Amino acid sequence: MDLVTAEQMRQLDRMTIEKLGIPAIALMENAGRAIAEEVIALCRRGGSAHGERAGRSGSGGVGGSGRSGWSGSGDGSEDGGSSESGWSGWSRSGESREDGGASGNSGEDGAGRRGECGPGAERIRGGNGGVGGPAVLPPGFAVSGDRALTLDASGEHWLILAGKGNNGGDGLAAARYLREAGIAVTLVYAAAPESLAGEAAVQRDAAAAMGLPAVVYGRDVIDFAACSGIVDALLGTGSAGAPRGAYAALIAAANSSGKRIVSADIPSGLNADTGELHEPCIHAAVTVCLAFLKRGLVQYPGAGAAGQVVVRSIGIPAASAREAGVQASLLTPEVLRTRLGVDVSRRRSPEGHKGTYGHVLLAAGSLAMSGAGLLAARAALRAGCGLVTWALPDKLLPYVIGAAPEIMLAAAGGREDGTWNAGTAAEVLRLGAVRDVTATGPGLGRFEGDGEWLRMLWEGTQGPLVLDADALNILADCDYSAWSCPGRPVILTPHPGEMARLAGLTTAEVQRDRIGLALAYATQHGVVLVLKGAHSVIATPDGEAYVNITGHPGMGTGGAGDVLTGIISGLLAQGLNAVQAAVFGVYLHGLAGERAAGARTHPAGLIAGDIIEAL
Ligand SMILES: NC(=O)C1=CN([C@@H]2O[C@H](COP(=O)(O)OP(=O)(O)OC[C@H]3O[C@@H](n4cnc5c(N)ncnc54)[C@H](O)[C@@H]3O)[C@@H](O)[C@H]2O)[C@@H](O)CC1
Ligand SMILES: Nc1ncnc2c1ncn2[C@@H]1O[C@H](COP(=O)(O)OP(=O)(O)O)[C@@H](O)[C@H]1O
Ligand SMILES: [K+]
Repeated sequence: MDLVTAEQMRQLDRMTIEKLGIPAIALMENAGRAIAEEVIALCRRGGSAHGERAGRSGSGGVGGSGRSGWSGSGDGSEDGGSSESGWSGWSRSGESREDGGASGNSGEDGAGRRGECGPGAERIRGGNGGVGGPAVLPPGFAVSGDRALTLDASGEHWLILAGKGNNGGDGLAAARYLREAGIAVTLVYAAAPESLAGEAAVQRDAAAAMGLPAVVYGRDVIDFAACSGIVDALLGTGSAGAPRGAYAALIAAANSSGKRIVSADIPSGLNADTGELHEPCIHAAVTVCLAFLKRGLVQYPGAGAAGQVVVRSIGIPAASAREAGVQASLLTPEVLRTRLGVDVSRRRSPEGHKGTYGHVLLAAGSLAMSGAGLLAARAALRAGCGLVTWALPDKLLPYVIGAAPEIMLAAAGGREDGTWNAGTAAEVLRLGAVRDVTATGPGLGRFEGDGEWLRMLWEGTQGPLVLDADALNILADCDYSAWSCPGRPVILTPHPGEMARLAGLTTAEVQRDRIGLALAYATQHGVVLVLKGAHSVIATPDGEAYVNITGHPGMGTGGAGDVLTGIISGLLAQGLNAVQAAVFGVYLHGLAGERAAGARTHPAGLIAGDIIEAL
């Protein structure tokens, strides 16, 4: 599923309108209808103001997955609705869902019971079927009802907060469909209705012609207490800076009303590109994202403010994204399979042997941080590689012998106190020369001459090189753009603190636009970059980015990153290329974290070793 910026979205709109000749008002109608369908689906589910969000945060419930609140669109992407194991939270929105499908041909009535009239037919009450009984229709005759747009006994009253741009137009269109579904609506204009232009003005006039009640901010009293829910159609991708004036006041009032909020496209106040929240910003129960997923909806804190995100198609062809130069994707099993060519089943050859699956050399660990090396080495084996050799300071050897009998140990020299020294580089290079992958960093520590040590590895390693933890801190202190590169891939796996040191920024600056920064760094330095943290971003040297949504807040525990280093190295050893290994490694690491968190009485008890055992 493609991830777009606001500018790319504008370009995609233009391409559809100009090249395909689809009028803008048609796209807006589709948007309005999609929003209305999701409001109705929410009413059917009876979600409370924040109940919809419980699955998203994954912070409270045992085993709650960080992505259980995501739905893919009908035709806005190639990959909704996968039944891949570990992807149970993902469902295709619209067409086939029991709670809001556009065709809605399930034959179920409003209470979820299956009707007797067969697919495509609604039960007709009264008539000649007896008191309260279903009508008897002639054979072969069925009356189709629009399940997606009908709601029994609603008693619902929704406020439609409308800005003066196209986002407001979407909300006004949604209002008409909601009214048709039997839901009472009141339009709340943030600006004088006369100031609306273009398609939004067409929608304003249609709503007025239909007799929908309307109030205007600053002129009329707006009764938030009396409504049962709010459609936020104040600001979309045309928003610039923090919401001002009436927009700010309405956002604040909507948030404090405690009512369910469904946002059109993005929560108003969100930076659609970066995921930054302006003050104030809507906190939605559901965000109905139109056409393409906006980058800001998958990056925190924006991902938290959006609630459940549903991507709905509105008539803009999915294939046009690549034409518009979109280079970021949400990571799904389908993307792994089709875009990256990864065998997600990790099939093993019946005649395979340990030599088939590759050999990792890991240079890691020191006396006080030996566990980091052990975790990474064990994770590499659990990721499926054939052999792991752990190179470590001589003095560490007696303490780790037997800790994991499957791992081979290689004493690489080092200091009397069990730390590394510059002289070990030659031995690490020698060991690495006959292995498939070299990984270093976990528990490495800093030492005199470490910059030169790393330069020797960088320039001398022939196979893929994975750098994490202190190897990244060493790198940050070097001008490595001057180092010669033997043409093999390098994977860097920084957490936001390490990324800040690498990029010469503060951690807050790193978190401000994680996708943008990861892309810029990876392309500028010719590396595969894994920017870790909730919704890790993987960026490639040729300018593609993938955002991972597997994982669990329980993974915020010492050593979880060392496990990731091991997994990526283990996949590289098995022959995956650097991008495949980084992307699939992050994905598997997150899935294992979810599984491990779910297996504990409380996910707070998760420790890094549990992630390895869940691989
Ligand atoms: N063909 C299209 O262009 C389509 C656009 N769509 C919708 O249109 C939206 C984008 O529409 P627009 O480009 O008109 O922009 P918006 O509707 O997001 O906002 C623009 C309006 O808000 C005002 N504004 C911007 N920043 C503000 C701030 N910080 N405080 C107060 N007011 C502010 C501007 O003066 C302008 O009036 C999308 O998010 C989507 O909802 C959909 O209808 C689909 C088709
Ligand atoms: N809230 C979260 N949601 C998903 N994954 C998380 C979350 N917090 C941490 N992680 C993952 O756990 C790992 C932590 O890595 P890191 O900070 O390097 O730990 P360490 O240095 O202790 O090994 C990263 O892969 C990160 O993406
Ligand atoms: K909005």
